[in-house]
Amino acid sequence: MSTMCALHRALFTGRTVIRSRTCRPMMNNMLPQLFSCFKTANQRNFHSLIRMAAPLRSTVKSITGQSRQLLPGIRKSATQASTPALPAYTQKAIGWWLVGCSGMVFGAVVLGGVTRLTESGLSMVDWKLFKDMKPPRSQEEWVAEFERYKQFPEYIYVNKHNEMTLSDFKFIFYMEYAHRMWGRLVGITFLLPAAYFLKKGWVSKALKPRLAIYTALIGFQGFLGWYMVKSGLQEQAKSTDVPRVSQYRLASHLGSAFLLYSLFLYQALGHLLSPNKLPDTHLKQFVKLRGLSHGVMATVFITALSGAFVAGLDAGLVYNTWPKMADRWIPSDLFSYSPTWKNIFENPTTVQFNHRNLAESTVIAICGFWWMCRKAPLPPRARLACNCLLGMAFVQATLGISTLLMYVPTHLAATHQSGSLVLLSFAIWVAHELKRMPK
Ligand code: HEM
Repeated sequence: MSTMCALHRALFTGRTVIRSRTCRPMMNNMLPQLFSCFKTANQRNFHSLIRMAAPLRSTVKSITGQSRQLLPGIRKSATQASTPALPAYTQKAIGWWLVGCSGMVFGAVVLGGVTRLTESGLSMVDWKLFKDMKPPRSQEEWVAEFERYKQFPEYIYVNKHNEMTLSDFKFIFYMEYAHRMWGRLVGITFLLPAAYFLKKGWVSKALKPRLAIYTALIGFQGFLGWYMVKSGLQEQAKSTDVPRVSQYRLASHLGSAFLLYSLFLYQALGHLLSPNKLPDTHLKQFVKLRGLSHGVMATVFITALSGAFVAGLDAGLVYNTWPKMADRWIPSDLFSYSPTWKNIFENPTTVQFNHRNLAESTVIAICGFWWMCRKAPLPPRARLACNCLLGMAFVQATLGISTLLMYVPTHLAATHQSGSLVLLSFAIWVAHELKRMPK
């Protein structure tokens, strides 16, 4: 038995050990005392060691209160215990900051959706990190900006015929401007506190490389946004086509935002939620549920990506009936494009068909998962997360069907888009609650 292990046993008798983040710093502070305790007890007499460590144990209990959780099994290694301790409040601060970052990404997704739905996304015809930050201010500047917009396909093929006025242009410009500025704000909300926390030494060793990944993802997100807009500013294959951004790029932009959101949220929950107290007796069942919760998370993510293709191709307008597509379960033009694989990403009928079927399968999978969870002795918080997931799956499907039946009105489509993030959040929460299950 390693020295650390013996010390742990001394402090927390039997098979129970305190593993929460709150306790670790205190454990480390008390190590010198524990070592002397250990020496006095002369290693062989383990029971007297336990006796001597008892006062320390009650100190830990009184400091941490009842909030920390007890987990079965001693899993903490000597190396883990010897890493420098971070006070609990620093981890809470980091947790809330990450919640804030995920909230900002959520806001960016909603704003991006509304920008697309109001057909405002192609109003700013270039991209400069700093110059973009000031909108036109004088009448001359607005006129010049409008003249520049008039050179691009969206005006030439659509808005010219709609007799767009300068004030119409100002509306779509401000929508896109707000989305771009929000994107910059996400960067600032992440980077400034990150620099502060790093300087203060509050960031754990494990979190440091993740912060680097988040930074890269935020930058990549901005790049993808511009790359997507660029595709809508080019001439379309046929001059009669309505100018729109590439559905591939839209799906990448949305997918990368969803990924960033998920990473922030998962990490935040890790910092804020204390581990669950779980029964030791249903080990296999919990491991299985944990695996399934990841499956549910992935299914929701893939369904959302398929939704981005529907949005990118305006495929929500091709068949506006449910459950059948027109009067058929399988529409006749499902594979009308050649080669066949193109239908999956480019044929609006197939894209809508896939999204419907993926969404319905996701709802069924969530129902099955919920049923399995119902039979397991889950702690109350994990059960609440499961119930929320199930409820939201039905809300989201209802929103999707209503969006379809009502020919994609902006408010419903935007709510459906936000709903997908809420559903994903519940899936992440469930997976997080099950994370603490013993393997
Ligand atoms: C698990 C359930 C579902 C999820 C996670 C989901 C997710 C999404 C996402 C992320 C979008 C893209 C929104 C955008 O970028 O603006 C979308 C679009 C869409 N979804 Fe769903 N969806 C689900 C269920 C459904 C169902 C059941 C239907 C209808 C049968 C449906 C119909 C649509 C339509 C018509 C659009 C296009 C809206 C637009 O053009 O903005 N969805 N969905």
